[in-house]
Amino acid sequence: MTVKPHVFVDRKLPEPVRAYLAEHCELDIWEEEDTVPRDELNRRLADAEGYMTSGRRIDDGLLESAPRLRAVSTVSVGYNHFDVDAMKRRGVVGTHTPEVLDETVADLVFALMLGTARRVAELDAYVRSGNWKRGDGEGLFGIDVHHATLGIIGMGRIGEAVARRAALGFGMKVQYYNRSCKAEAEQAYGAEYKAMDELLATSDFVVLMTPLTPATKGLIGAREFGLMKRSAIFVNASRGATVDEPALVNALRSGAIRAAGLDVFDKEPLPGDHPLASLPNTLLLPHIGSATAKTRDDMAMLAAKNLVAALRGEASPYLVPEFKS
Ligand SMILES: NC(=O)C1=CN([C@@H]2O[C@H](COP(=O)(O)OP(=O)(O)OC[C@H]3O[C@@H](n4cnc5c(N)ncnc54)[C@H](O)[C@@H]3O)[C@@H](O)[C@H]2O)C=CC1
Ligand SMILES: O=C(O)C(=O)CO
Repeated sequence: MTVKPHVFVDRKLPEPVRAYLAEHCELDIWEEEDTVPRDELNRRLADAEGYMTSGRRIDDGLLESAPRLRAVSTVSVGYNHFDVDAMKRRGVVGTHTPEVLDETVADLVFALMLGTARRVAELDAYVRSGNWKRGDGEGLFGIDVHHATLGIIGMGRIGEAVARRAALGFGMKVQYYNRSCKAEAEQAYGAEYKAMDELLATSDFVVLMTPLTPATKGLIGAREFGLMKRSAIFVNASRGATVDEPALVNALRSGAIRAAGLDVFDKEPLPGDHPLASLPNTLLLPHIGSATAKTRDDMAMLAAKNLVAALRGEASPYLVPEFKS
């Protein structure tokens, strides 16, 4: 009889995912709503060979308390919480969940674009407050999304799903900046590659969709906001740290850009007294890009399968790129 690997999961699972893992592993799940405290995590990882998490930082400190660990599966496509070098030094591999969430996150990016352009949250508050007493004067006007120019920084899987909606659904002109040219997106959506400064200066909407890496940390700051049109709307659904947040606050306050739609922040949860929360020209969401019930279930199942495959040493397309030989 083969011994099942011991696996720890740090949040509740949909039943089919729990059943799948229970069939293949000795399963230990943190069932509380609150994040598992660090000392409890250390205790639970002491014997674990596999760990499934949604964003816990995996670094030397954590790995120290998990001497038997062989694989970490994150229920996310972003894996900036992995210290890849530390994991490699200890022979721990990492997996993630690309693809299953692309369309859902692209929908949310569009919600941020439409919501900021047409001031949806602000005007909802206006109606609820009972202040809607006169006609729809120009004080309530927004700007058009359809046929505007969209600049996508980070034309990867999600960026392309945004580009498809923009070009085919909204008749937008799509331009992009990326590490490499995307010939297929150029053909399919008429997307044009631009140098970043040119993209910033000529886009009505700038959408940031890169991973967080040393190269993208603070990618958009005061200089970049200064290059954008004063009428531009900035949308970030990548990671908060890709943007210099104080510079974003200044740009929104000074009118250097029109508005921002944000799903991600440097510090999450965003404190209620953060300057971004006091501005009328921001639309703020609690990092819910992939958060539909179906997509989150699909991500959890994929992460579970990734973990089992990694513990078996199987080659998997869902190993994060740095662990592929
Ligand atoms: N808000 C949310 O809930 C979600 C956020 N995300 C974030 O979105 C990111 C992107 O996801 P995918 O599209 O699946 O990744 P991807 O790897 O398919 O695409 C990222 C693109 O960014 C480009 N890129 C990387 N570094 C760059 C740089 N320095 N300059 C210009 N381009 C650069 C790459 O060439 C690639 O085309 C994730 O890493 C994650 O951080 C992903 C899912 C949900
Ligand atoms: O997948 C990710 O990277 C997220 O941010 C949440 O889905």
